[in-house]
Amino acid sequence: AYLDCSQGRPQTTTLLLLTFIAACCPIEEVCASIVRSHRETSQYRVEELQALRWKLFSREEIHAYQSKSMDEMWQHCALRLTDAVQYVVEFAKRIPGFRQLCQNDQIVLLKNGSMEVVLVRMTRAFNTENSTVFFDGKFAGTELFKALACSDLIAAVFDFAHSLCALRLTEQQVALFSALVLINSDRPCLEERGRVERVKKEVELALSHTLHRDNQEGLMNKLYQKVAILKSLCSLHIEKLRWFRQLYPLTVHSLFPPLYKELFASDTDLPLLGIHH
Ligand SMILES: O=S(=O)(c1ccc(F)cc1)C1(c2ccc(OCc3ccccc3)cc2)CCCC1
Repeated sequence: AYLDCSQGRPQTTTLLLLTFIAACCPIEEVCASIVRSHRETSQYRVEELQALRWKLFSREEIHAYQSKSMDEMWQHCALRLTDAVQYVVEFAKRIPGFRQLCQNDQIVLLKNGSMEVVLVRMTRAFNTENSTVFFDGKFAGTELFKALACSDLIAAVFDFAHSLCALRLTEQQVALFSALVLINSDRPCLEERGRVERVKKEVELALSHTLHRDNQEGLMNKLYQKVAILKSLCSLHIEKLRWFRQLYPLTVHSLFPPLYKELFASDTDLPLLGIHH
């Protein structure tokens, strides 16, 4: 009788259907598995980063980084970024529903979202009191990155870190926000947008469920505003990379990590992402 809509009682049917769907994969389950995946793939634990937050580079060490050639420092950061991206790939593969997406879409989501998740995760390694970020084992200020000759990108990365830290997200909120950033059904060239949309809805529900439980529903739209800033940051990164590549084509071609090149520097396929079934 419940399923019979002829009596015009859609609200009961909808409620029943929603309950049925929830019963398949209770939202707490989705939350728990994303938070667990985040913890297992976060490269550094928050406790470790907290313990190191006042371990700063000496003037001599900063000078050594500043004296590196531009291509050497770019290569160094590209290496660090590629390390971080590999953990994000592992995180993605453990998000419920991600592995069930077609391979093309998994690659599209990682190509467009991995840098964004790296930047979200970076805020865990950021000390807002002295504007330093965890880099090569200690905490560094913007001046350390001078040799990159892209102070606008660095400043934008630091500003973003400050603005996301200001939201004082819990680890669970960082985990769920990272999953939401990754599972973005608006990415270009998705083949099965509808399926990505369904996975995204699950993640959105998990995040809003957690924010409701934390009594912080207001955070949701603030987080969506951060998504817009992430998008512009990543475009700036790609723009700077194109500029750098014109100056040092050989460095990018033969000295940058292959995964970095495939994710950020070309439209080739991504066999290295290791998401083959
Ligand atoms: O520690 S980092 O090397 C770092 C670099 C610049 C910065 F301002 C703050 C941190 C790292 C990172 C690497 C490359 C990034 O953008 C792309 C980029 C920027 C500049 C040069 C090359 C690539 C952003 C972040 C943070 C997370 C993983 C590594």
